[in-house]
Amino acid sequence: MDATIERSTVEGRARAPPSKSYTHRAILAAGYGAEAAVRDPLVSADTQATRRAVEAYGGETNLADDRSTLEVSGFDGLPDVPADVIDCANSGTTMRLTTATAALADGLTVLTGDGSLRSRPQGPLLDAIEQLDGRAESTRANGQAPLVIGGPVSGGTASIPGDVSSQFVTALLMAGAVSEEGITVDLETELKSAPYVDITIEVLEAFGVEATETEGGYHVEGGQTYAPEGGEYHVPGDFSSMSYLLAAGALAAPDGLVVEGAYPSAQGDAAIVDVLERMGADIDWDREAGEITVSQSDLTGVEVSVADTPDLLPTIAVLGAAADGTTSIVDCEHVRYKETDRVSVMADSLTEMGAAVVEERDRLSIRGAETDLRGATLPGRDDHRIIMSLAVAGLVADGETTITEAEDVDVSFPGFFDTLAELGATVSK
Ligand SMILES: O=C(O)C1=C[C@@H](OP(=O)(O)O)[C@@H](O)[C@H](O)C1
Ligand SMILES: C=C(OP(=O)(O)O)C(=O)O
Repeated sequence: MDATIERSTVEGRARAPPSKSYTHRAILAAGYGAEAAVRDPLVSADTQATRRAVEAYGGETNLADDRSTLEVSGFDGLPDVPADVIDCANSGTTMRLTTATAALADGLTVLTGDGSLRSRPQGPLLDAIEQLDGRAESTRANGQAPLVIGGPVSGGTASIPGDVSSQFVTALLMAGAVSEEGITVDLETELKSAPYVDITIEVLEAFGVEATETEGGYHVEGGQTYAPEGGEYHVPGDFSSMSYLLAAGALAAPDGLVVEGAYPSAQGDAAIVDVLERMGADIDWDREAGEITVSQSDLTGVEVSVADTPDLLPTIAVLGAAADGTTSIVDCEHVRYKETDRVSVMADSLTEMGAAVVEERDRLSIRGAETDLRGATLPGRDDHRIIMSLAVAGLVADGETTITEAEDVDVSFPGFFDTLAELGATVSK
């Protein structure tokens, strides 16, 4: 599917979808337990992959007709050996989190995914499982999927680098809670994407499981039981998804735009509000009402670290391309290990639209176009965040912006183009 966006304005109210990160964790936490209802789950390609994995390990899941609740009967701490290969599709979270589940099973599990996922790093997690006396192999011996994992591990201490993916820590903590001895994670380097581990600890707590930060990393006791209070867990709204709507408002909503469902949580990506404020946007977050109001503003370039918030890079790059002066996005090397190398893809795409971009390993500098950005035909590269951020750039570009392979927004924000159109943007697909 191609999506074409014309220069247009937006206005009104929109609700971002439920959080992808919280939904993955809630489905898997319910899987580790006996029985739980996940309320307001994100139903998207990535979270469906986690649902499939829970089923492969012996759980059962049932999505209500109105999609408001996912009922999960879990495998209760003891995953089955899957009857087939687990296809994690495009979802790094699914692959990392359920690789650690595989290490608890008494037998072998094979995990694979699409071409993008099979090119992403898994090596540090495989090493960690080996340190815990499990079997963990990359079939091509290159630290990438397909993976073959064998257990059962009973727990222990594993040491991993912190600058590749925080999902390795999340994976070990979630599995460690139902292991015999518990798991201690020692970090060899400073943790990137740290707020995602805070999200994990928050979800675990809601399921009655305790995991703690230590001086050198994290620790979770074994023998714990996943059971949310009242048997149910509510997923909050997704700030990474909100970032596209807020950016659209700051660039193209002369009469303002309200984003609903924006309640405070552990999500680091709520930092988009602060970034927009620093760039000079007229933005206000009513935390009690869960509403963020933003209007079109003249933006100025700023320096932003995305050490904690890698998924905001495409959004901030687009804002920088439409702002006066230079926006420098720093601490971004780990953003190269996503569905695509997003540092490089955003550099290429925004250059194509007329911005002046300098790409370095750990920094992306964007000088806003002297004149307006120009529309272009850009490959979506099967990367949901690239597609959504470029669609927002299209709102303020001269002429038409066409994004190819745009159906991949299904990974995290299935209704994205409909939402843009409902807000008044001229979108055709
Ligand atoms: O745990 C999670 O839910 C996520 C962690 C982050 O990845 P890394 O920890 O690999 O940076 C983030 O980019 C991803 O979209 C979701
Ligand atoms: C990188 C992402 O997710 P994952 O790691 O789960 O593929 C993302 O959603 O931007």
